[in-house]
Amino acid sequence: MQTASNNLANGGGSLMVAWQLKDKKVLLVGGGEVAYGRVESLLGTDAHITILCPEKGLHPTTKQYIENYPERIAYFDRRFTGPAELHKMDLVLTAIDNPSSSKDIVEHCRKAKIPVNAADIPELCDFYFGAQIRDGPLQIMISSNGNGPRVSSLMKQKILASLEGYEGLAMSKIGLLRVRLKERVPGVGGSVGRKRMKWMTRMCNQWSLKEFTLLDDAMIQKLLDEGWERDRVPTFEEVSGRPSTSVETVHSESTLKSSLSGSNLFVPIANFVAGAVFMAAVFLVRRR
Ligand SMILES: C[C@@]1(CC(=O)O)c2cc3[nH]c(cc4nc(cc5[nH]c(cc(n2)[C@H]1CCC(=O)O)[C@@](C)(CC(=O)O)[C@@H]5CCC(=O)O)C(CC(=O)O)=C4CCC(=O)O)c(CCC(=O)O)c3CC(=O)O
Ligand SMILES: NC(=O)C1=CN([C@@H]2O[C@H](COP(=O)(O)OP(=O)(O)OC[C@H]3O[C@@H](n4cnc5c(N)ncnc54)[C@H](O)[C@@H]3O)[C@@H](O)[C@H]2O)C=CC1
Repeated sequence: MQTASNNLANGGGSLMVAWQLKDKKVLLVGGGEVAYGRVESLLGTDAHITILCPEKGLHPTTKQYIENYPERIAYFDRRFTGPAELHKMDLVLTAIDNPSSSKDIVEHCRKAKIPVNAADIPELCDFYFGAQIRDGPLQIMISSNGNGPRVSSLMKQKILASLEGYEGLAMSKIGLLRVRLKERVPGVGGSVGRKRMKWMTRMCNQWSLKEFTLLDDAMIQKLLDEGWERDRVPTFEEVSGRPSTSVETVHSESTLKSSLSGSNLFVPIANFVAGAVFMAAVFLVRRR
């Protein structure tokens, strides 16, 4: 297997980034099967979404999203009418069953210097979508860089099956700790920045993700007072007052509670179960 470092010079890859869409306007042209996946991807961001599509072509789930999130989605029951539709747009996605219209829209975007994805014309895309896994702040995208989208989808199931379901929660707690640390020791870069990064790196190396899931305000306070201030990393036991072996039990209780209350852990767990069922079905079909 080639590693990222030994195939770098070959080029041919794409830039993998987590595109920030807060306060950005995204135009989606089309409302069918593919577009409905795009709407879901966009709802996971903070983008303002505009959809252009004749009502009879709307996927029923997209219709529901339009009804349920009027503050997030502006919907217009019409086809793309021309370059004026691109006014103030930061990003454009086309998912329509008409390659020549799709090509026209891409050309208008090029003129207006707006990045564009055309679901049916990979050669004209500025970027591709990929198969996605989201669990709170944890975002994983699998891309075959245009070679085999179905394989990306299948790889997603494999990766889902390897996740435990609490990684996203752990990441959001780590995010909270970083925010509190920056509040205590503000400033960008320089020696303060270096010291913060070193301490956070040690924290993440020494605590398990499961331990992080149990981090609360009192523990953060203690970590900063007794860890950061003394340039050391206290253990989970020291900060929480309970043995690390209790993490397993406490965690599974909290997972159950979260999924019952419909928190963001429900989706990865449901995905995990769906993935397992799917893989079992694939396995059975292949055995025939
Ligand atoms: C280049 C790209 C542009 C883009 O869409 O950004 C693109 C292009 C095209 N896809 C086509 C077909 C299929 N696409 C899927 C599925 C997905 N396609 C996705 C992405 C991408 N598709 C980008 C590259 C991503 C990568 O390389 O990894 C996924 C990962 C993400 C998403 O779309 O959100 C999503 C799975 C999501 C999930 O399961 O999580 C399936 C399978 C299925 O539906 O199960 C099929 C049928 C089987 C097959 O062809 O493999 C065709 C028509 C080809 C034809 O006419 O023959 C074109 C156009 C062309 O290639 O000409
Ligand atoms: N990138 C990907 O993942 C995939 C891409 N495709 C390609 O994507 C394209 C769309 O596929 P589907 O969504 O399955 O088609 P679909 O037939 O479900 O939806 C097409 C939609 O486009 C709308 N539409 C057509 N012209 C329009 C215009 N000028 N302005 C606004 N809306 C318009 C229709 O009303 C309809 O809602 C196809 O060309 C297909 O080959 C197909 C499968 C996967």
